Amino acid sequence: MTPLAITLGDPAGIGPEIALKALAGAGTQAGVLLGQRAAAERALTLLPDDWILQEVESAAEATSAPNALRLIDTGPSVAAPAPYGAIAAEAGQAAYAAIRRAIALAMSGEVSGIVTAPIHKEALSAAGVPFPGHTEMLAHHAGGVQVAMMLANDEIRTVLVTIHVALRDAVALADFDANLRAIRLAHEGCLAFGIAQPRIAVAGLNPHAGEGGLFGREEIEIIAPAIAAARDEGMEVSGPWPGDTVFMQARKGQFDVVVAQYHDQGLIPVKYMGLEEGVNITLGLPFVRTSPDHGTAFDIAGTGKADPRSMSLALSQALRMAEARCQGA
Ligand SMILES: NC(=O)c1ccc[n+]([C@@H]2O[C@H](COP(=O)([O-])OP(=O)(O)OC[C@H]3O[C@@H](n4cnc5c(N)ncnc54)[C@H](O)[C@@H]3O)[C@@H](O)[C@H]2O)c1
Ligand SMILES: N[C@H](C(=O)O)[C@H](O)COP(=O)(O)O
Repeated sequence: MTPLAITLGDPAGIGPEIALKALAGAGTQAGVLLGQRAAAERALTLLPDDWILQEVESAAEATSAPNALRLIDTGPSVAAPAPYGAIAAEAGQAAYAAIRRAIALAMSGEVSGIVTAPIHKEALSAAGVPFPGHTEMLAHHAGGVQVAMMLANDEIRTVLVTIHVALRDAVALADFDANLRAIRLAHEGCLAFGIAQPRIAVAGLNPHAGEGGLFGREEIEIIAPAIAAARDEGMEVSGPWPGDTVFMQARKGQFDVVVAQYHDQGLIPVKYMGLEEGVNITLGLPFVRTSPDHGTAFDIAGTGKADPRSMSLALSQALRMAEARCQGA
């Protein structure tokens, strides 16, 4: 079995802890950890059972013992990792180094996909990394492909038209092309989940989807034409639906996926239903990538209280998607 690459995320957050916990829970063959050795060693002390780290040079190297978690040390080499709970450029640098290595391994087929523990965007920025989050850096390093962020739990899925931008910029960026792109990627994403004819709902931007133009014209001038274009391509798309009720309809089973115009419109419904139940999936990449639906949780980092369930779901989702890709290839 080709393992997954599991990046440790920001060493100052809960990423290393949940990465180790999730791999221990899934079985050591499922993946290989990528990150700073000192951060992994510190996280190991938070695990309840008797796990050890086994440093390996490549993902193909076998585990040496049933309780060994494989680690590729992606540096930088330090005497002690960045302190828990604080933004640090060195932590952003370590997080980025692991992700870069994971992308290289995924592109060369040495790993079957990537599962990423959370990074802190301000630490990443302090390290001089020119991307706001994983999604944008993965798209860039995978060759400038068009991607979309999907968050999913057992009851709803959402795909974002715009991601990590200021809300006032999102309004301008949620144009015809961005809407059509998100609809297409939502359609492909659902097909990959085994939904034969995905029912896609597109949320409006304005209150009550613009109320016939009374509260804004984006629905009439931008979103409806993008929906019409997607329908012409054969997709089953409806909307624009009011953003405040469309997720309720999706949860009742009326839609397979909701295309949301901006970050919080799409992510609040998923996260509100429980951080431990959601998974973040990047659509459009040439390899599988999943992540938990929560962040670095600096407030509890180092306490051993981090809940690994979303990370574990991300891991099992990635295993399923990698297997499906393998069978489809
Ligand atoms: N996948 C990712 O890389 C990812 C995802 C979301 C946010 N982030 C980043 O994380 C940083 C912090 O974000 P935030 O504070 O808005 O959200 P957060 O998700 O880190 O924390 C929100 C609240 O949820 C709690 N929480 C989160 N995950 C938990 C877990 N596994 N177990 C127990 N409690 C948990 C935290 O303690 C906190 O109270 C930001 O830089 C953000 O951009 C990264
Ligand atoms: N927007 C995501 C969320 O709130 O869950 C998160 O910031 C992670 O994004 P990346 O996967 O692009 O790092």
